[in-house]
This record gives sequence, C-alpha cells and structure tokens, in this order.
Amino acid sequence: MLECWRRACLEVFQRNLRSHNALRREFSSSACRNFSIIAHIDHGKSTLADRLLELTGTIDKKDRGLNQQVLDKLKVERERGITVKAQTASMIHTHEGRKYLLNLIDTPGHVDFAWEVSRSMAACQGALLLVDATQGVQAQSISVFHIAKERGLTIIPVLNKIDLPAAQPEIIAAQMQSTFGINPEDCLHISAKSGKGVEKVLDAILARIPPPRADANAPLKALLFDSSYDRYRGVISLVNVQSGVLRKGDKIASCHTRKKYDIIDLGIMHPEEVSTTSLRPGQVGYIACNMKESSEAHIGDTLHRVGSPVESMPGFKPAKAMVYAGVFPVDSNDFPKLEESIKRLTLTDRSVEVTRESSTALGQGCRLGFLGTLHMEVFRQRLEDEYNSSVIITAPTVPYKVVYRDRTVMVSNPTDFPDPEAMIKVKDIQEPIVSTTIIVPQEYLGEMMDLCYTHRAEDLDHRYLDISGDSARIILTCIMPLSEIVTDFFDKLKSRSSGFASFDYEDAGYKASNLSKMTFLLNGRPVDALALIVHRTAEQEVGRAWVKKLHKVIPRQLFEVPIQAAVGRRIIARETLSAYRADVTAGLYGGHYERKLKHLENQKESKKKMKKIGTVELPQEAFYDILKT
Ligand SMILES: Nc1nc2c(ncn2[C@@H]2O[C@H](COP(=O)(O)OP(=O)(O)OP(=O)(O)O)[C@@H](O)[C@H]2O)c(=O)[nH]1
Repeated sequence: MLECWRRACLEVFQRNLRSHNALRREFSSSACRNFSIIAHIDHGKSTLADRLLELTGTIDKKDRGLNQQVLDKLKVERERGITVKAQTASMIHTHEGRKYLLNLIDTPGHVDFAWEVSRSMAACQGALLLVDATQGVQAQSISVFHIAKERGLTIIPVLNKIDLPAAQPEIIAAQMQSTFGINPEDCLHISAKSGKGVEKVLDAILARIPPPRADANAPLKALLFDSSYDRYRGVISLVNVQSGVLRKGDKIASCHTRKKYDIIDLGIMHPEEVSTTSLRPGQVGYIACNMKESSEAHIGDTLHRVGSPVESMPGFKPAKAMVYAGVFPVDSNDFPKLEESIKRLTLTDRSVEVTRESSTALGQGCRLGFLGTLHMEVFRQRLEDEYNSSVIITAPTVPYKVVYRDRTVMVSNPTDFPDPEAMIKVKDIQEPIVSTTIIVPQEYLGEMMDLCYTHRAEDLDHRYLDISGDSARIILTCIMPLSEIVTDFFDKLKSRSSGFASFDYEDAGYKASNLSKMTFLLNGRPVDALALIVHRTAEQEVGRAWVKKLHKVIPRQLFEVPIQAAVGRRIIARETLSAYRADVTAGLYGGHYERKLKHLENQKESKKKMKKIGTVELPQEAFYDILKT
C-alpha cells in the first residue's frame, strides 16, 4: 500500500518536473500561439479547455474529480456551472518534433461579463468560435464573433457536442456560412465531452492562428490585462509581452501611474503559477512586483523598462456599471465586517463600483455598481461563500440622468431621485437604453414580440436567420430600456419560449423618459430602502404588487398598519395590516413566574434587533424577505 502510494507520488513529481523543465525552455515567438475560446453560454468552452489541457499533458484526468472543470476556480462557478472570471493556462504541445507553447485564455459566456471577454481577446491572435451542434448559432455567438472580428483575430469555427443524437453538424455548418460567411469546410466537428476530434483543434491552432508578431530586441512593452490579489505577495498581474524580454529582477514602470517596480517573480500559468526565468515576446504570464494596492494594476496599462519609455497601447474601455443596489448587513452591527469583505472581494473583481451609503431603515451599508444582475447575484453569493456574511440587497436600479437647466446629475439610488414637487426645476429625465438581439424558433415570434412590447420595446425588427426544413429561426432586434431587462425579463424570455430563445444586449446610450419615484409608507412613514423608480405606465401594476408583497411579509403589530405605495402625494395602492397582540406569557399560570419573566426578557432582547419605522417595528430580517426576490 505504502509502496503504491510512494510510486504514485514519484510519478506525479517526475511528471511535474518534466513539464516544469520544459516550461523553463525559452520559446521563440514563432513557437507561441495565443488564443481564446468564445461561445454562447453552455456551448462547452470550459469542457473543451479541460480536454485541451489533458491532451497536452498539462493536467491528468486523475488529477480532477468527475465533472469538475479545472479552469472554473470559484466556488460559485462550480455550483452554477458558469464561468465568471477569465482564466489563463499555458500548455506545451509537441507537433512533428517541435515544441509549441499554447496560451489559452478562457472567457466567460454571459452577457454581464462581456467586458472580461473583450479584455481576454486583447492578448490573442486567434479564437475558437465554439457552437453547440444541437442548438446552433445563438445571440452571444453573434456578439462574441463581432468582438473577435473587430480585433482582427483569426477565427476557427468549431461545432461541439456531435456525440448527442440531436446534433446536426451539417445544418449548423450551413448556418455558420449564412450568419458569419464561414466556409462549412473550415468547421471542425468535435465532442469536447468524449474528446472526439479535439486533436484536430490542436492542429488547427498551430496551422491557422498566426504566431504573435513580437521583437525580442525592441524595448520592453507588456500589456497588463488582468490582476488578482494574493495576501502575501500583493497584486499578481497577468501580462502579455508584446516586445522585448521580461526577466526576474527587471525594473519596470507603468505608463498609466508612472510608478516603478522590481519584478520579484514571473512565470506562466500551467494552469497554476510556474515560475520561469523570463517571459519572451508574445508570451502570456504572471508577474509579482510588490504592487501593494490593486488600484495600481490598471487593466489595459502598458508596462515598460525604467529608463526606456514606450508609447502606451490603446487601453480598454473601463467596465461600466449598469445595475446598482444597496448592500446592508442583516445584523447592523456587522457593517465593519461587511465593508471589509466587500473590499477584499473587489480586489479580485475590479468591475464592481463601491461607495458608502446609509439608510434610516437599514443603517450603514454600501452602494455597489454591477455589470448586470447575474454579476450582482454572483457577487452576493461570493460574499456569502467566501466571507460568511449574510446581506440584504435592495432592488436593482439603473443609472438615470437628471438634467437640470445648468447641470446633469447621475442618479443611481432612488432616494436621490427628485420628488414630484422638485420636478419643476428638472428639464429632462433620461434612462439608459440597450439594443437587444433575440434569436428564437419562428413559432415563438408572437410571444417574443408581445414580451418585448410589454417591456417598452421600440424599433422592433425581425428577419430569418436560417431556414432548414421546418425549423426556421428568427433574429429579432429592438431598443429597450435597460431597467426593463434588469428585473425578470430573462426568466420570462426563457419560460415563454420553452427555453429556446437566446438573448444579448449592448449599450445604446440614453433616452428621455417619463419616470417617477415611488415610495412605500408604513403607517404614513416612508421607508427609504424600499423606494423605486418606475415608468408612469407601470405605476399601478408595480405599486399594487409591492404593497401585496409587503403585506405578506411584514409582521403584524399591536395596532392596525396601513401599507401604501405613493408617487409624491398621490397614493397608488394600499393594503391594511390588521392589529395583533403578541402575548408571550399566555398559557403560563400562577407558579410559572420565573418562566414568565424569562419570556419577557427574551422579548426585550429580540426587540433590540427591531428597526423602528415611525411607530412600526420591523426585524431587519423582514427586509431580507421583502428584497430577496
Ligand atoms: N454531450 C456533450 N455535452 C457536452 C459537451 N461539451 C460540453 N458539454 C456539456 O455542456 C454543459 C456546458 O459545458 P461548459 O463547458 O460548462 O460550458 P461553458 O461554455 O464553459 O459555459 P460557461 O462557462 O457558463 O460559459 C456541461 O454540462 C458539459 O458537460 C459535448 O461535447 N457533448
């Protein structure tokens, strides 16, 4: 038994040593290929990435549990089966006796994380466009294709899941031709799950993707495209060396901050960090250089050698928060812990915007800006998973523009939205709009159009994406207010199309709109944390729905409590909570005096945790119940 174990350990050690020795070789740029895998959500990116890592001997099948993807490292990614954060891995592949260094940058598939996708692509010369052969081209296949095309990447079309009986690779290849102008003969047919055809993907990467154009003798120029935080070593940055050679001990400087650093360690991701002596032009790897604050690692920054400045490369458009929400601790005494947790989490997720906020109802909290609602959900789950904090998140709000005669104010918190009385001073209120693409089988077109119209869609247009037999698919485009999408639009889209519709959107600027602030009153007193911004046409519906929900969740008091939705002084909806007397000592007679006292003590204790809204007492948990859906 012991002998077996010893032999297994030795095997792993020797394999690691062999591969680490291979990694320490210096790869010329002609032996490098930098690529990413782009696809619609669930089309199999992470599965293909794992298969490539296995085929190149970077990981061993035995090293990982069943169904666990190596590059999906966050707990929330494993639980939800989605990729949130782009990961990088380098592999060594031997072809016709020559060793190549393949750098794979895995990308997330969901619309909320499009920023990560375009960032990852900046370090690549090619992309595998992966399409599920049972589902065909979907909304995000189109958006990621266009991002890759704009960046001038070589695209290798790959049809996945051919092992499934429902796969129709020939039909989907024809779809690729009609949608993207791709020659069907260029499409590779694979099953990332079984590994069938994946060898050909490696061949295509070498044959079709050009090596990075890089000059080892030119001054050092490295693109910083991602960063993470390590408690002991500070900021770890991922860089793509565009020219020159980066070595341990080098003194480098940032074009953005002008700050100087010494390279303490560098290397490649294999898929964990493996230290090397240098990073050569064209390579992708990590550097540790005693950067203390993650704000110093500016995504899209150009690094150069101290004393030999270079022109900075065009950076990235900064991530733009599209959805804001207040985050409060369930127990208000926990605010310092919550703030610390948020701070630490934002070190690994730089796209979250953070400011402090305080509410009369919920106490001290933070206002956070997210890229979308899934991003918000994922952040909440990461907070709970990694930092063990329960949080109350207020209803999501998009950033509105309030245009006064002399200035424009951005409002991302309903409490700051002008009341109807203050509207005389306001010239215009504008809301963010997005251009939306939906792909759906034609039999659901009516349902989809109806759904879009009820969410205030304009400029609705549609055309056939492809016609194959009876299964024609439609591509539907329209302009919609972003606020309509951040609630339950996605769930409705999926349920009304039996799960067949796919959906994507992109920023389309701002548009004037007829909006107002809705407040909720408990016994005549407004509860700030519940305020909403609604379109005039939806006032009645939203007001009634929320009042009903509050009626269900708020515990009865010793007196009758009216629950009202109001816009200014106008009451839109009302429910009444009937009175209730909580007699905790009922049933305790005569000799039970001590127990009676204890019950009263307990009641006093729980009262301390109550929030007072005027005369109404609410446990903080009630807000959690009200706001969790
Ligand atoms: N039958 C079959 N299933 C596959 C194949 N490739 C992937 N899958 C399955 O499809 C599902 C989605 O695969 P993932 O690799 O997680 O997809 P993804 O594109 O990385 O998803 P995101 O990271 O969320 O964007 C998983 O259940 C996989 O097991 C394949 O070739 N055949």
